[in-house]
Amino acid sequence: MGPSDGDKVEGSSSGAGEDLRECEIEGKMEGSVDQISHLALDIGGSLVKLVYFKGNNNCSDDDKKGERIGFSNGSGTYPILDGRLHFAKFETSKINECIDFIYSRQLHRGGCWHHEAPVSENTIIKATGGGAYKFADLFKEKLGVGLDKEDEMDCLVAGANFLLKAVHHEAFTYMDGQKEFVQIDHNDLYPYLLVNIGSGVSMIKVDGDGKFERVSGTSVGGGTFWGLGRLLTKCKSFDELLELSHRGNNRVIDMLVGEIYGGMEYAKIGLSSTTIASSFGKAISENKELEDYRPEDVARSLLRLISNNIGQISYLTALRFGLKRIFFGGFFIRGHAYTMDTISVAVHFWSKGEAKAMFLRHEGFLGALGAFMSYEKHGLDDLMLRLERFPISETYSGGKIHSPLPGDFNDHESIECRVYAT
Ligand SMILES: Nc1ncnc2c1ncn2[C@@H]1O[C@H](COP(=O)(O)OP(=O)(O)OP(=O)(O)O)[C@@H](O)[C@H]1O
Ligand SMILES: CC(C)(CO)[C@@H](O)C(=O)NCCC(=O)O
Repeated sequence: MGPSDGDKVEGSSSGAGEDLRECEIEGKMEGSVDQISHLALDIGGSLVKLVYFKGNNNCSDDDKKGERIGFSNGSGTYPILDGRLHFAKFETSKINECIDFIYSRQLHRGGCWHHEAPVSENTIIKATGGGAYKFADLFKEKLGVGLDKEDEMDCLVAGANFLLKAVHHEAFTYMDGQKEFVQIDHNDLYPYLLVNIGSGVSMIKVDGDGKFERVSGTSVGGGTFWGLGRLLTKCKSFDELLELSHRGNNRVIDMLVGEIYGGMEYAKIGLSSTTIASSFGKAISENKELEDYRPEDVARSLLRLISNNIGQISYLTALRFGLKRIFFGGFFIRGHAYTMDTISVAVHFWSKGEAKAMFLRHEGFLGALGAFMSYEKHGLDDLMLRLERFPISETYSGGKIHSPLPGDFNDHESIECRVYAT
């Protein structure tokens, strides 16, 4: 049983049709930039996420004299580099494309082609996710850099906390096709439940900066949707599967309460006639083969099943720890209306309106952002990188979020902010 199978929600999947997502945040960076490639990676089971800093006039001689300006933090004056944070992603199965991308832009050496010296032996890239272990040798071999491993959960939490505190209009609710941005009160952010829906799902109770516990998880996640969906529909890409689900009708395959109860609801236990009684349940009672179902409907039922299940487990986990706010991240969501709506309805239904599902616009980059920020923690020589933690749009001169607000997250979004080292 589960929440009511309400009317279809229409909406677009942001970024559908594109494998590589690139977007950027404006910023400033200061300190010694010689040894560190200002690039961080989150190499997951399905996708590799990149966050990298690029100076506005990277590499030019002028850059060294003009672009960097003095900044004093009390213990010395450091140069500042204006620039932007860029975001990109690749499929993990195509890790070589990611390495080529890094090489072609020389991201492992700060974006400079004309450095005469070879990549230093000591050059490292901050990396998190399982791939930081799995692909360490490959990065050494192909780029000559080491991967400095950061804990995946640490990075997810650091990335989420940063986004929630520093990026205006980062979190939003989504219900009945309505997107509403949530005003985050910095003094009242914790505790919350972070649900990261990647290939698998991690549920983390967050109590503060660096204070958290991974309290639950489920293997039924984004990888399940994409993997099962690919087998069942023969889709060639994740975006195609999302597109299909957008056009489908899950009632063709899901068994509803009303279909078991002769059109009636089961009011005594709170089930309407349109509640899904059994996901994919109709497929057993009809004399049909997979080919007899439209791939659109299969994709829709599958998306519904996975999203409902995650919504329900999230609610139960939140209930267990008395948490009212649940933030959902991870690339499974992809700003997809139906996914978010299903998760929201599930949380609303099970909590009887007590708990709230919220989504993050930079959903898939939490880990990579956290890894990027960890340069601060492990400052090499005199460089420590830090992202300012204040509402960017209010502090940076002319600061505005360059995104199609209040629409969906866009592949080429740019958010102004300031990045610097102390
Ligand atoms: N272009 C894409 N290709 C493949 N999967 C995609 C794509 N876009 C979104 N997804 C979805 O996002 C999921 C991966 O999300 P994410 O990158 O957050 O996790 P991950 O880091 O790869 O996984 P994990 O953390 O479990 O190792 C996929 O399983 C799939 O459901
Ligand atoms: C194994 C990780 C943490 C890798 O990102 C993720 O895929 C996950 O949380 N999987 C769910 C595992 C479980 O708790 O059942």
